[in-house]
Amino acid sequence: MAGSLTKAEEGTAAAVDWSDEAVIYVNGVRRVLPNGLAHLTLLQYLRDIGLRGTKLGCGEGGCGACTVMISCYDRTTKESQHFAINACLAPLYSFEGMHIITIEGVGDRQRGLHPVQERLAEAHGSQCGFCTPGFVMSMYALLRSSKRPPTEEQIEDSLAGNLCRCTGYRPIIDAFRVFAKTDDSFYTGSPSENANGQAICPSTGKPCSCRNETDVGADESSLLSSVKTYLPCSYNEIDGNAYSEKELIFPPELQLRKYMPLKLNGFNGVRWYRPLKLEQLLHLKSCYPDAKLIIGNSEVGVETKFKNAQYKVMISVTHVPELHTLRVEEDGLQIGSAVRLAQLQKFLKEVIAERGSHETSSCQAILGQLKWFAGTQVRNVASVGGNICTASPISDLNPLWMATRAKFQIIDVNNNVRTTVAKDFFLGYREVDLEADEILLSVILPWTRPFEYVKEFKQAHRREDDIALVNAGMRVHVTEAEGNWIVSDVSIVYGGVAAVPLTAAKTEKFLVGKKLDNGLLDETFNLLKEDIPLAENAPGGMVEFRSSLTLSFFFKFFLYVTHEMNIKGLSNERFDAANMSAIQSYTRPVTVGTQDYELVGQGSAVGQPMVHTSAMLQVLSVV
Ligand SMILES: NC(=O)C1=CN([C@@H]2O[C@H](COP(=O)(O)OP(=O)(O)OC[C@H]3O[C@@H](n4cnc5c(N)ncnc54)[C@H](O)[C@@H]3O)[C@@H](O)[C@H]2O)C=CC1
Ligand SMILES: O=c1[nH]c(=O)c2[nH]c(=O)[nH]c2[nH]1
Repeated sequence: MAGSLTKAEEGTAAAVDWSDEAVIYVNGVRRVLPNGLAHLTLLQYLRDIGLRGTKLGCGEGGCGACTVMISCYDRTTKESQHFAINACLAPLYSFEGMHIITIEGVGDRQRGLHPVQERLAEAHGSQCGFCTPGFVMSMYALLRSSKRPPTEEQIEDSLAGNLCRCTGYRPIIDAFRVFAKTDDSFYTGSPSENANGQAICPSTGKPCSCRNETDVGADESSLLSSVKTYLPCSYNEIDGNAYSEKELIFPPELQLRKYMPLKLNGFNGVRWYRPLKLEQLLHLKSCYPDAKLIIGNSEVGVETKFKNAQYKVMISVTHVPELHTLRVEEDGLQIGSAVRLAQLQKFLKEVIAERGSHETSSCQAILGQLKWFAGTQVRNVASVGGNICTASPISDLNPLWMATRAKFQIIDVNNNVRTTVAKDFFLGYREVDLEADEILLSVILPWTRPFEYVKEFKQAHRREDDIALVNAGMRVHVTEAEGNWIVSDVSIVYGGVAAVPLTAAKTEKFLVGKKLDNGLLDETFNLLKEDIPLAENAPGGMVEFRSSLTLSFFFKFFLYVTHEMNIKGLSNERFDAANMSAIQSYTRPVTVGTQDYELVGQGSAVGQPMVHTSAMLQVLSVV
């Protein structure tokens, strides 16, 4: 039972020498974390030590006001890695051995503004200033983690987890667009000019005066003049280990620091463990069957903060190598349960680039779905296993694991491994096929076969950083029989429509053995309505709309598959051209917005695009 074991008992089988020495660096300053803080989030700690630039907004990882940058050292590649996270959900001890950079570490009154801060202020990208440090930190983390200048699309993606409720996104995105290296002039101090000698704005590409010193009040211009001493641009300096003169470096002590298994305490008897080996983890799980495994804490943090959940024993599995497998195997991919979603995205991109496209249809669907999964800060911490084991009815990935014939490997405290198909894993509302003495070890994602097609679907109130109203994963395999290409195997799984992801079993059965043609559609829609019933009072409401989504997702899938088959000459099904836009993946063009100012040369400030007095303070987050 939790709490009843002695140190000796915990250590016996795994012979663990648990340490309680936790060291982090915050903005270049070494800090030894006292024992007893296991109940604290990183945000609470930062604010307690006086770093109040990082804000508490929603408290559930949804708004980005608490964004900070974490740096850790990868001993394999010998490079430091940087990523933005939400400090509001991050358990403090998770970052032992890492460097945390907050808004105060990016720029300050002594060193001046960082170019990211400078741009935001100059481009009128702050109004009340509350979300501002979060935007700065997301952009800063992107630049620090990019070896090449990011694209405009990457910049916008990196901001998807940051909400602004008063300034408006147009000036914020305009401010940061220059980091996409569309125009060097901003950094070289010599603005480009058009044929008439008018200065061209680097963000809008139109004549303007945004670089005129006269736009900036006297106080601000002195602050800005210190900015000009920065080297041209931080991204030029970035290669993972090299930084510009004024950037905080990764602390050499942490490069050399040996990770220790940790055992720390918190308020009210909370215990926090960080095992370094699978055997240590399994032993802890045998001592404490009710212990919560923690990776990103993006679900557990919400449960403890907003749902009064209390977990006495927490086991952080971020440092257990066996749970971090990312391997290409003969039959498919092996993905460790503690792999973070951002890592999975990167890995899938590499696999898709290297393998034949017919093998990676599932990989492409999962990658496509991850684009719309929460925001960057969440994907940087949330894990594959955390999402599976939470078994949220709106999980974006669980319908896809089911549809792609993925298997889950489960290990018990005696080291026995069993494998179950994803389709059988979800038993009820947030209930999965895991005993108290078991944990999820990894996911096995099979390659797709020739003529096997997989597609992902998600509809939410808005595209980015939102939970699904309905989502789905669909897969079909067609094979040739007597000159016809018929469905030999099909999976249609919907999320957001019931307590667990729902398989459209009757529809699947109906489709097997059929040739995919228009004539099937009416009957398929009727069966889908039976398979996926949404009662009038179904949780989540909007039942008519959600019901119609289940049909329209299938229609899109049908169009997609038959179109692919047409290209390969396997089908000659014809469709109304007006419907074909439905098979194009949604790609949002980069945001373009302009604001024209009439420059009135009457010596008056009225009508001029002046930087407001608080802008410099807001981008430093000292207000
Ligand atoms: N707060 C937010 O804005 C968002 C939260 N989420 C949620 O966050 C989760 C993402 O994962 P994390 O943050 O890493 O989860 P987490 O660290 O909060 O853990 C989630 C649950 O999964 C269990 N778990 C994790 N790995 C396990 C394993 N290997 N074996 C058995 N149980 C395991 C944990 O004990 C816990 O019950 C998703 O479930 C999703 O529902 C997703 C998107 C946004
Ligand atoms: O699978 C998920 N996708 C999300 O985009 C999301 N957002 C959230 O809060 N939980 C989840 N779960």
